[in-house]
Amino acid sequence: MIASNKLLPVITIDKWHQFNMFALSLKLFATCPYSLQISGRRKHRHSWASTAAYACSIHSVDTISAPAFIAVDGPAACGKGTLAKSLALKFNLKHLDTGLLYRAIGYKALQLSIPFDNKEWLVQLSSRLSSLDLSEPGLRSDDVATAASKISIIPGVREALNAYSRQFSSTMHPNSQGTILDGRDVGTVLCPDAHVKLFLTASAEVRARRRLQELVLKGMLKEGDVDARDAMYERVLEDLKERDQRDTSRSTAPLRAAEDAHTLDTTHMSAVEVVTEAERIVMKACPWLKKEQ
Ligand SMILES: Nc1ncnc2c1ncn2[C@@H]1O[C@H](COP(=O)(O)OP(=O)(O)O)[C@@H](O)[C@H]1O
Ligand SMILES: Nc1ccn([C@@H]2O[C@H](COP(=O)(O)OP(=O)(O)O)[C@@H](O)[C@H]2O)c(=O)n1
Repeated sequence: MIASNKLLPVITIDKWHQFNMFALSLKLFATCPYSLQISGRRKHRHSWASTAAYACSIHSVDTISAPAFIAVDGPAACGKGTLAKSLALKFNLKHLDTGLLYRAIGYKALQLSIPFDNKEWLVQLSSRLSSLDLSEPGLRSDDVATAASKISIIPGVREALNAYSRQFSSTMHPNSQGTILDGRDVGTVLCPDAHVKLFLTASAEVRARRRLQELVLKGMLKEGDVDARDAMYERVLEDLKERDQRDTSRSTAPLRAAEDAHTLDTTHMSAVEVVTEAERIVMKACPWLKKEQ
């Protein structure tokens, strides 16, 4: 589980303020929603007056950065990645598509002809995952998605990949206001105390059409070739349904909405409408976040 300070965002201050700040923080708690965390970096003792001035300045001048954590989950092609990337840009959040981690291991398993039931090897591969593995161009194919889904049922693989996600989330990025992860179990397992949990859905038919349109845009399918299009649609739809079934029925971290998630059915929503609604939810839950654009 990734720790996020749900109730009170944290700011870090000097250890030497400890005594003064204890009393002062009681005062601040009454007027501002930020908690104070003590750390040791500076070596000077500060007077009550300077401490109060410092505290007033951080209270009134908007210099507090509060790490927000946003979880986006849902089935294949519901629009998780599109939404997460857009929110990451808007609020300057670090973004990780956790599906890519599973795809990277699925891809390696296919390349190295490792059977999907060889748990030992797959767990080893997972514990050695590096960020370079995530830029492999072949990760987006449907075969790799199916492989990812098959290896994702192995608890040891999930543990190793969760460790990667936690490491990503705890790494500081300059000016970042927090983290957004998208996947299947972010709100339920990886960060059950995320500030905002968004669960996207859409009918399987609409999701299959979205994937088909991607293939047209990539030049892998001709728009006018109706027969090829229909045959591909049926295949994509079948793959999606099969993957949904596997992802929702596995015993470890199955795909499901967290009880406190905001569910958005995107079947009849444009990508812009989804972002607008999600942004409203985020701003309500994390009013301290500043919009970058
Ligand atoms: N609300 C939407 N309406 C129509 N198309 C969408 C919507 N959201 C995303 N898309 C498109 O659907 C495809 C799948 O979206 P993506 O964000 O990759 O889904 P996921 O990350 O859930 O697999 C992409 O081509 C994307 O541009
Ligand atoms: N947090 C996650 C993310 C992905 N996965 C698995 O990885 C597969 C590929 O995930 P993905 O997010 O890249 O798939 P799409 O939604 O992009 O089609 C999923 O079908 C899941 O089986 C998972 O189990 N847990």
